[in-house]
Amino acid sequence: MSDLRQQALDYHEFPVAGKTAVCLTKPAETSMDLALAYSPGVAEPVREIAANPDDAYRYTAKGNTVAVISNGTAILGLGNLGPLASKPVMEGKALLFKHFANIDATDIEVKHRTAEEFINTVEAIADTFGGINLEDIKAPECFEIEKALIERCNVPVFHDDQHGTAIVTAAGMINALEIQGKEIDKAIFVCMGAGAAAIACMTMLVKCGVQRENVYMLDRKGVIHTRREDINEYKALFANNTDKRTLQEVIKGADAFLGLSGPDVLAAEDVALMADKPVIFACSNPDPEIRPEIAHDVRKDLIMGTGRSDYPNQVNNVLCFPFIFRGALDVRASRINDEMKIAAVNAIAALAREEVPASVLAAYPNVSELSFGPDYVIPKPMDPRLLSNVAKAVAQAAIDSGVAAIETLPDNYML
Ligand SMILES: NC(=O)C1=CN([C@@H]2O[C@H](COP(=O)(O)OP(=O)(O)OC[C@H]3O[C@@H](n4cnc5c(N)ncnc54)[C@H](OP(=O)(O)O)[C@@H]3O)[C@@H](O)[C@H]2O)C=CC1
Ligand SMILES: CC(=O)C(=O)O
Ligand SMILES: [Mg+2]
Repeated sequence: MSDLRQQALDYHEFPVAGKTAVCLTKPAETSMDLALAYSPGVAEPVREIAANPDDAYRYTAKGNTVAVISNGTAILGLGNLGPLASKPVMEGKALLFKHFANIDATDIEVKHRTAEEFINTVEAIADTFGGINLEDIKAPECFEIEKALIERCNVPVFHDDQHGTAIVTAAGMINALEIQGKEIDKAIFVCMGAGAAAIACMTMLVKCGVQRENVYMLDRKGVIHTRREDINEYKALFANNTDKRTLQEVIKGADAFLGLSGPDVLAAEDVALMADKPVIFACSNPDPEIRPEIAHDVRKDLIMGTGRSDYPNQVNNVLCFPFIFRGALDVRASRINDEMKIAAVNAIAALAREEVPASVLAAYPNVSELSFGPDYVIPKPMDPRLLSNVAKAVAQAAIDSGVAAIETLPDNYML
């Protein structure tokens, strides 16, 4: 562990500090290059954009950029450590945007007092970018912030911890339940956590067929039930009319456990109480709600996923955000709507059922085989087909649902 700690610190420090830099897409070698790039030539696109703001997509990088914006109030599962401490994660998201979807992402960490101040700050800079990816903003403020920004901004605004996580979780859960022989509308769910990711994941799973009365959601005070008076309006959506109050009471006979809370909150004894052939997605980062080796020790019939790269079944929003933004940017979608989100769920779930190319296996030297089954319910982040399949499905859904400014798929989607 300490070895990984030092390796991670060295990775971030050397050979240059941080993980991203700006690169140029036009020559800047000669005086003529400078006359075009800067004064006097730059005045020409300025005039065009002033006359027609849409020309920003033609003459600037706007259309291929995303701002990754955080206030550091829910950094992974590490908590509220402030905006500056969130910078490595936001740079990390920018790295993933670039590597997986060739999107130029800029990390922005915002210090603010009120939610309104944060909203105003983001609204004021939103037109600079092709899209806004909100990241690691805690509940319940994240809901109010995202809603206001969707209303006020002209570009897609997407809170990744809500919707990216929900899309990937739903895709993996649909596949895992099927492998376990469970019907989604009959499965009993325990969701540990009642914040940004948990509320969005369970909302998406309800759209996919889970029955609301079959969901037991817990926060730090235990089961969220209809007689609790200390819950906000978002938790209230999942208040269960039940006499059960503790994790041990609700986990007994549960088919699926979804962890979006914090480390080590699920014990081996709890796992032993679950129904036959259970599914556990312990998605808290970096440390899951239970370690896979502990869970597998008590249940041989288990399908297990985590948010991490170093175990099978990585249930992590990296499988979604680069590709949903690629699709949205390519057809210049004004928003990321439910149709686009459902298209992403289906594309990710379907990809896990396809044969895995050798190039993907080669990226995982410790894995000898990958085929649809308990250890492979969801595609690997390194799978290049995520880009083509998910972005295309999302772009098509944007066109079909009437939110795309460009109504034909780009040529490269037709290959
Ligand atoms: N794998 C993935 O792709 C993703 C994983 N996550 C993980 O999900 C977790 C939550 O993130 P997010 O929703 O953004 O954060 P929020 O701050 O919005 O929500 C955190 C929630 O977890 C609950 N919680 C925290 N600790 C415990 C505990 N010990 N027992 C019970 N409940 C607890 C909180 O309870 P209360 O309401 O009582 O404070 C709150 O409801 C993080 O660990 C994060 O890493 C998030 C996004 C993506
Ligand atoms: C993966 C991620 O976004 C998180 O853990 O917050
Ligand atoms: Mg996050």
